[in-house]
Amino acid sequence: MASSLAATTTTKCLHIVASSSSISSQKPNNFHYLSPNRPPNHLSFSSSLRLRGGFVWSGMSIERKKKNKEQTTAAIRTLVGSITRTQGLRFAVVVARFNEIVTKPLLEGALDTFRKYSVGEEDIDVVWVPGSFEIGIVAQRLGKSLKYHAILCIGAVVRGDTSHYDAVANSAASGVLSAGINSGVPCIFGVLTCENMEQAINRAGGKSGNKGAEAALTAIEMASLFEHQLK
Ligand SMILES: Nc1c(NC[C@H](O)[C@H](O)[C@H](O)CO)[nH]c(=O)[nH]c1=O
Ligand SMILES: CC(=O)[C@@H](O)COP(=O)(O)O
Repeated sequence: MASSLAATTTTKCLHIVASSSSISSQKPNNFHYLSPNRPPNHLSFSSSLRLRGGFVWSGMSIERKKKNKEQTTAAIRTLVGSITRTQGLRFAVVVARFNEIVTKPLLEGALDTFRKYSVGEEDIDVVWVPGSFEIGIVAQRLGKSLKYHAILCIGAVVRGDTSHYDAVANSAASGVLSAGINSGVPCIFGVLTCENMEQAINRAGGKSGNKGAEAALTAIEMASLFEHQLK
């Protein structure tokens, strides 16, 4: 018996020893297969063994593989949110006023995207907060209200001269993550964290696009996934 194979001594087990040709190659050698009608007496194996003659050892019994080689397998289901099924989906947008020169165009980009994908104006609420640090708690409150299918969070954290940037950026990210997990409503992280103002402006409708618009699309897909696929 190959010592490398973990084996436990129990009263109801089958001692399977099969030659290397009788089991799939990844198992150790020098096993010799006993007929299934010779009840086990002292060893068991934690993993299943494919045996000669179409038998499969599955831990406590040997099943004869079906003669039909085409094993039927259930079709794999794929669930994905739709960005074209927005009828009736409601959104809240939490936007930080700090660095408004950046967050306002981010918000406009998001609202443009909602319009482009036929989200009704009556299905969007915009909530302003002082800074990105305050986004999380407001997102969680909105999520728990169960009035919205997704909460889009928008802010712009730009590094200054001190380490305050790290505190605000990290708190904003963990706040939005916690809000989603605690409320069960998708909370989308559309908060820029930039080394300087140029980087931020480039991502609020400049040469790097509009991250608010991108985050709005994520909000639509997640709202649809939860509403249409995961209910
Ligand atoms: N420096 C930035 C801030 N700072 C303000 C905080 O977000 C928060 O409002 C304050 O600490 C009071 O709790 N906020 C940003 O959104 N972006 C920044 O760059
Ligand atoms: C992200 C911030 O809090 C930062 O803008 C504040 O600037 P400073 O670090 O120079 O006080």
